[in-house]
Amino acid sequence: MDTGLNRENILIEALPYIKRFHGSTIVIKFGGHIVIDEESIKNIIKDIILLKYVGMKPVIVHGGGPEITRVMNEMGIKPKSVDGLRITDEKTIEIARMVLIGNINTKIVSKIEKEGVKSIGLSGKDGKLFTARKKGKKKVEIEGEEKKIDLGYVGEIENVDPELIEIMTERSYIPVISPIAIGQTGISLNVNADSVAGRLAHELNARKLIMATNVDGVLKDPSDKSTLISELSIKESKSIIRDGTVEGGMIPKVKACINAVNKGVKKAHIINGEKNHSILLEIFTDEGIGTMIKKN
Ligand SMILES: Nc1ncnc2c1ncn2[C@@H]1O[C@H](COP(=O)(O)OP(=O)(O)O)[C@@H](O)[C@H]1O
Ligand SMILES: CC(=O)N[C@@H](CCC(=O)OP(=O)(O)O)C(=O)O
Repeated sequence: MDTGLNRENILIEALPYIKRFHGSTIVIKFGGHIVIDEESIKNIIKDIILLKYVGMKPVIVHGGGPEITRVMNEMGIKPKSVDGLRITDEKTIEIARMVLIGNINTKIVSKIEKEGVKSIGLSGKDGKLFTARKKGKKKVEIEGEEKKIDLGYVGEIENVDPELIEIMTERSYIPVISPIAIGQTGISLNVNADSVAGRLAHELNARKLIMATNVDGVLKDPSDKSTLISELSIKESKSIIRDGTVEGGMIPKVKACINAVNKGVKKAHIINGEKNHSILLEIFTDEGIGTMIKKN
């Protein structure tokens, strides 16, 4: 148990970070496993509200991959993905919209509001927050043969207009953003939530990007928890994608961190959002947790 002195030390250790980050925008991405776990989401929202009260401007981007997959299975549609990106046909984009905007987003917003803080739910389609173009075909190797696969209604962010978010954070709202973008003809496009978080962090000149997921960070060996890599440069991050150390959903996450840091976000972190108060530990303690990605 903490003695009184330990508690004092914790507060004193937090002070320089509170000063440093006062007024800063912090983009936090909730992974799809976190958003369906009541306990994790409750804890993480408490942390974010504390950030707000000490003067930071948190912006939330959420995923929802596992829930989209569950609904697809229920409807008899076989989920498929390439390098962490879901192949999205006409029915799937409807499911993605329903799950992400209709369900997950509204739930997060109402949980924040319940804590007495103003929040607003947005997607790329609101105020043209972010537009996207259809992603080109992806090269994949199937049984030794290279094939090109059309991902369907999957978008790649083209343009971001951060004004709406800036107005909202100035007025003390916590914006909660779904990764559905608007395409050229007004169609909806499914964008990976990590890419949305990375791009918004850059466009909002965020001080930090935090990816809250269901593992402790990037692992050298994904089956062994003790192999956490606590720090990565951009060069090292690129090399662990190339050599296959990271797979599946971790690929867009590391890529989004690389892009954000390349564009001026000082630090990006991949942390375990299932652990109690992981965001506070990351921001307010000297050691931090998870994997930190920075320029050099
Ligand atoms: N090297 C790695 N280190 C950690 N996790 C990895 C690695 N390679 C692949 N993964 C997988 O990536 C997953 C996280 O991505 P994803 O499931 O998309 O999370 P989220 O829903 O939070 O975005 C982990 O649960 C793990 O299975
Ligand atoms: C194109 C694409 O893959 N879109 C994602 C959007 C949700 C997401 O990114 O959720 P996670 O954070 O749980 O991964 C999907 O359909 O699953």
